[in-house]
Amino acid sequence: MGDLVCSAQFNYLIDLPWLLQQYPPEKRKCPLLVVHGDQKDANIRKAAAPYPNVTLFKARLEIMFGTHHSKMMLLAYREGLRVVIHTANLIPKDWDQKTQGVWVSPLFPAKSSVTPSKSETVVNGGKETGFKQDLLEYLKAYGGRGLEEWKQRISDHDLSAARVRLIASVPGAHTGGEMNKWGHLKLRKVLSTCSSLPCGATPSDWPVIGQFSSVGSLGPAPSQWLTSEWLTSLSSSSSSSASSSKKPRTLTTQHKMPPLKLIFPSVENVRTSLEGYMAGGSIPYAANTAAKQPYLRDFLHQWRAEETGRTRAAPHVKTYMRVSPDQREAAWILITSCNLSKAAWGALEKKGSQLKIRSYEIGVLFLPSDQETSAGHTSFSVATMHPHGPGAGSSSVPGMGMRLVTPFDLPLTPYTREDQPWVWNARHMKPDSKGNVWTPP
Ligand SMILES: O=C(O)c1cnc2c(S(=O)(=O)O)cccc2c1O
Repeated sequence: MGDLVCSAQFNYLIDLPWLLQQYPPEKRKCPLLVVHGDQKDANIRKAAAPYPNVTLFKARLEIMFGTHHSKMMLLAYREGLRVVIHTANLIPKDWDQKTQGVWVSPLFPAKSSVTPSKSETVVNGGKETGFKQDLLEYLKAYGGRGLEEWKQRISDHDLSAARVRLIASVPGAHTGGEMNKWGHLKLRKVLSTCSSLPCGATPSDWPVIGQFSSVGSLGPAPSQWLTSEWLTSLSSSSSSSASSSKKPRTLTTQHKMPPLKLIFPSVENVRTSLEGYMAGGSIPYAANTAAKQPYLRDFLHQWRAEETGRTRAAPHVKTYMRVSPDQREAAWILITSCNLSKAAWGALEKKGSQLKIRSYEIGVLFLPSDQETSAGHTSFSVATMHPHGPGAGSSSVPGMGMRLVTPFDLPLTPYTREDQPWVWNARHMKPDSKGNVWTPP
């Protein structure tokens, strides 16, 4: 992977001694910047005291209920720079028996090592995904001066080999030009300009799938946010916006909504997981929140991953994607820290004039048109459980381009009539895979 010089770790839950142990022994004294959101930072400051090479940066969280959810590594090697965007906390149990998601960038060369005449956009002939400028914009949003060194280091490297788009959230009441830079409006902007469904496809027949490990308060009816503002963004595409080009493009343009399918662990999925009910300690859906939105259950599907042998590895990954009616193709897939909450994705306020985001989040969007192997294609072929048929297990479907293995099985498995969504502050008395019951205080 390279000869590490220094690194930065952005995260939520951080076990510092454990983290340092994960670096090769000869690299444990390299400069390490830890970006966290612990406003009462006495604990992490005490933890960092024995390590002179560790610098802490406390992210500002000025809006109530916001958290620093973003999980990212910036790794500076002698040979270049690597960016890792993922979903795991920096604590042992997140890396032991759970299902997580990670994007590891190519090794980005220092600009001085690329012939100066070539501008970044033409290196590798790939279309610019704006990854570098979006990453710099994200770091700039933290404010203060503690990230200057890393902003400079990123500026000094050529990131044009990044074949993903950055979808991030930063806390704030974003208005005007800032609105489309963050959260679900950034995703809406990217999808409506850069993502198209295969020609002939009917957008309202292509479901949106959301998979996550926690849920916020979404309002008393799905039409308040979930199937209106949020689904409008996730079901955007240049094909759908083209159809509505006749109407003035406003933030609240409502095209006909496609089906929405959500994946969230049932009590039974948690009970039978490798960790048993303990897995539920990282699936913090509160019973009182769930009780306010019983409608959510109608959208829910079980966590199932027989294809990858991970059905019992409880999900902490968060993925969102747009699939064809037969679920054999995907128009895009997003791996992100965002759970299903307004705090993470943002909620429009003041008649749609501002987008209120409470937390820091970061994720990467994969578009077929950005991938070399499927540049000419408008969809990924999805390796699925479908028996027979071209997508089942084969390398890639002829004429479809890059093959996508999703973290969960397609087609999806609905909840049974008895299934209930996991909530972490209610009693669950049927013994779990370890013979334990769950009786929170
Ligand atoms: O990965 C994250 O970003 C994240 C965030 N929050 C968590 C909470 S809680 O803050 O909601 O109480 C409780 C347990 C696990 C959590 C977690 O894994």
